[in-house]
Amino acid sequence: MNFFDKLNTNISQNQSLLFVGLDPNPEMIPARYQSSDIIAGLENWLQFIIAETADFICAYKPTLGFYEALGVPGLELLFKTLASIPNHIPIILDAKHSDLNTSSIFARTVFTEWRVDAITLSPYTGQDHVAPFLVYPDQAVFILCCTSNPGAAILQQFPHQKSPFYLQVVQESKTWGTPEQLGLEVGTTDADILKSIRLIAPERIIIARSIWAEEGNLKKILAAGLNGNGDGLLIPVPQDMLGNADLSQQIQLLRTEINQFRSEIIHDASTCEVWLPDISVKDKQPHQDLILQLYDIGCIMFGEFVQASGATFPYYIDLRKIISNPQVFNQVLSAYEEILKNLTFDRLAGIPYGSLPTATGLSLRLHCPMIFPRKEVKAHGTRKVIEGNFYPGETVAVVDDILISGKSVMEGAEKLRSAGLKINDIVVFIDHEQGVKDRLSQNGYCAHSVLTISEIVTTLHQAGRINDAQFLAFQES
Ligand SMILES: O=c1ccn([C@@H]2O[C@H](COP(=O)(O)O)[C@@H](O)[C@H]2O)c(=O)[nH]1
Repeated sequence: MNFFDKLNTNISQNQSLLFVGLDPNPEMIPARYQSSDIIAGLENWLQFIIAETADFICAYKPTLGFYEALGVPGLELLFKTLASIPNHIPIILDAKHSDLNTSSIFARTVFTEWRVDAITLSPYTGQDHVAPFLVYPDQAVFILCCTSNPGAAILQQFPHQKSPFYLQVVQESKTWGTPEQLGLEVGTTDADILKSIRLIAPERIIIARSIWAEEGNLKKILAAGLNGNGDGLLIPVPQDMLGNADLSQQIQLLRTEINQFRSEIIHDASTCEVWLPDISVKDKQPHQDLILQLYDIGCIMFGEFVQASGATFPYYIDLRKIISNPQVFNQVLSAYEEILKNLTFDRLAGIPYGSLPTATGLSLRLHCPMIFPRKEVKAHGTRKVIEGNFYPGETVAVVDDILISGKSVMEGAEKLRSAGLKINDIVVFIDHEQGVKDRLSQNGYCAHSVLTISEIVTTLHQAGRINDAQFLAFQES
């Protein structure tokens, strides 16, 4: 299970957004665990914390620096601590790693040997530093955006409070990884700072830090940092609570307080809208809006992706994810509908597997029966090549997700033709624009697309979702 799913499973199973720092800090060790063997005392304390909290929190966050500071016995303590965390609870290693030279080897060590689920990173060395951590699809990173350290304000607020550097970090790091793989770490007592970050990163998980430095602040912090679904924000258990003998009772009280506020937020949310794209509503452009939303939910990724043909592209489109975002899915269906309403056909066909949900949605919307050609024919049962009922001679409009070479859609369409169906039109969401529409036309198909890949990349670049290097890589491809 990947980090994101593991975290969400724990949030809902334990009904908790709380996480616990597992830090062997000799200065904070409760008197009852102090002993002449400092490591043994710290270990007993950490074991107590895990036993008391595992059912009431969503993640653990050991801070690497505390273990390193204890030398070799400290690292041994780290491994014992990691081993005693129940497998289903995600571990976020708080490393604030920032060294480009060691990023690949460190990523391999922490993710494959130590088997932590996520790590905190400093953004200063940029995307090159973060990329080696993102090649592990089941693990995640949290980018440090701002801290509450007073001395850091001069850097974080630069050049001025209206457009501070920490917001630049948020904007930039959003282009590095999907919301499932890249979250943000925000240390602040100032709800306005958290609010400004949530505004431009509505889809990201935020680890809140330092929120307890000011008393009576919890509601303001929750109001500023929770997303419209009442989650997306991980709250630290206060450090001084971890020394208390009745830790589990205290955590449960805190959890209840947080959950009460969360349910108010969920109750107040009158629509299923998850977030609004950050472009002007005055000049609303549905396609551009949709592109930004697709990017923000991780359907459009940048990096090096090998295609079925063996070619490497600087992007990958995964439209299969839209089914988990009804609001976006609905808009995608509307965009297909705009094209289909001008075409003539008796049935719709989806190309498996990616386009089956879309074709089903369109079939229900347009009140038009649906069929689909099987990808592989079963050796048992009816051994049908085409699922659903149809009459030879009928006209079928084919629906698919993305045209790269056109191979998969043509294979599907040929199966339909072999069964005596007429295929004139193929409607896809994205055209990769390498002359494939012409190739389809030579085979007697008229291809229509909602978006072209260059339209997508240009929109993302203009909206600051991808940087110049990513834009250039696409243009040179
Ligand atoms: O970014 C991508 C690229 C490919 N796919 C999958 O491949 C087919 C289209 O490839 P053809 O070469 O045109 O057969 C598409 O239907 C997807 O299944 C993708 O999802 N994203």
